[in-house]
Amino acid sequence: MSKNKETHRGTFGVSPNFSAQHLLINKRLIHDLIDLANIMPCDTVLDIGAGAGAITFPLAEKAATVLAIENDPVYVTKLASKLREGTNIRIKPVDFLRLDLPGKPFSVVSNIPYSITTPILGKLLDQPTVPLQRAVLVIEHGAAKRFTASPITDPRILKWRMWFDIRIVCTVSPDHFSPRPRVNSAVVAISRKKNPAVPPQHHAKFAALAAYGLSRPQLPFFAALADIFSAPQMARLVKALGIERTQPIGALREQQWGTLLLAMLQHVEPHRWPKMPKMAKNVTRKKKRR
Ligand SMILES: C[S@@+](CC[C@H](N)C(=O)[O-])C[C@H]1O[C@@H](n2cnc3c(N)ncnc32)[C@H](O)[C@@H]1O
Repeated sequence: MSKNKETHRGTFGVSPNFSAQHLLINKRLIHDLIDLANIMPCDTVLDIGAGAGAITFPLAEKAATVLAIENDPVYVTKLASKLREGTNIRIKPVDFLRLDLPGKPFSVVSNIPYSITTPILGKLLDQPTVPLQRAVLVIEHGAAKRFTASPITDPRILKWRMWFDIRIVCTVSPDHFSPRPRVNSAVVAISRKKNPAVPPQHHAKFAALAAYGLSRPQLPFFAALADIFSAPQMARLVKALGIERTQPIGALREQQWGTLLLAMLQHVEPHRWPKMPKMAKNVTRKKKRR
């Protein structure tokens, strides 16, 4: 295999275990992933890190078009050699993080490269205006737990979960891959919320509020937001949210965060709205945790 993972290892500082190409070898599991994604004959589906096509080819039997994204030239050649005339598979021989995502609704079914899990999720979920509908992903189990934990104290993950439901479907043993990874994996299902608490066009304002509010998740609610809401506004908010004013702000649920943002947009003068802090901007862009 080519050494393209060296780049990720260098840039992201991940352990070699996460840069290996662990191919799925359990056909039953692959079919379960595709079933879970509920692919329709009109769907465009992305396979991020297509490898030799273990997911790509069965996926192509269900979808209108499959974009097989793979940046290892060896696998690209392998994939291309398997394509038949009239295929609905389009090979994209690029780094997924540099790919222009489709402008029309699409889904994803993938066993992704673990070394860039957070950047991949970020590309798919940071902007709710990206027309992702559903994703079924195999990812490292620890990352899956982090993305689905409650309460949510990471502002970026909170933002993802304002517009998308993320759940762990099952744990996947290392036995289902070749070579075996040293960690457990998980199947994660992501679906766009039908009725998000905040309209997608407010996502930047929400990101700023979440970064501000969660800069110290243990802070009591009233103290964390004292610079935004006046005392009477705070009293009304606490009532509307059904919480104690001393509750840590990090314990709020997605729906409550939605109420909070809408109250701010409606009742607080814009000059008191939090701006995206420079640090948080950098963290959002540069944090390369799995
Ligand atoms: C875990 S393997 C999965 C392969 C295949 N989907 C399977 O399940 O057998 C991840 C694949 O992602 C590819 N990959 C790694 N980084 C990538 C990137 N930035 N963009 C596109 N593909 C990448 C690797 O070359 C590898 O083939």
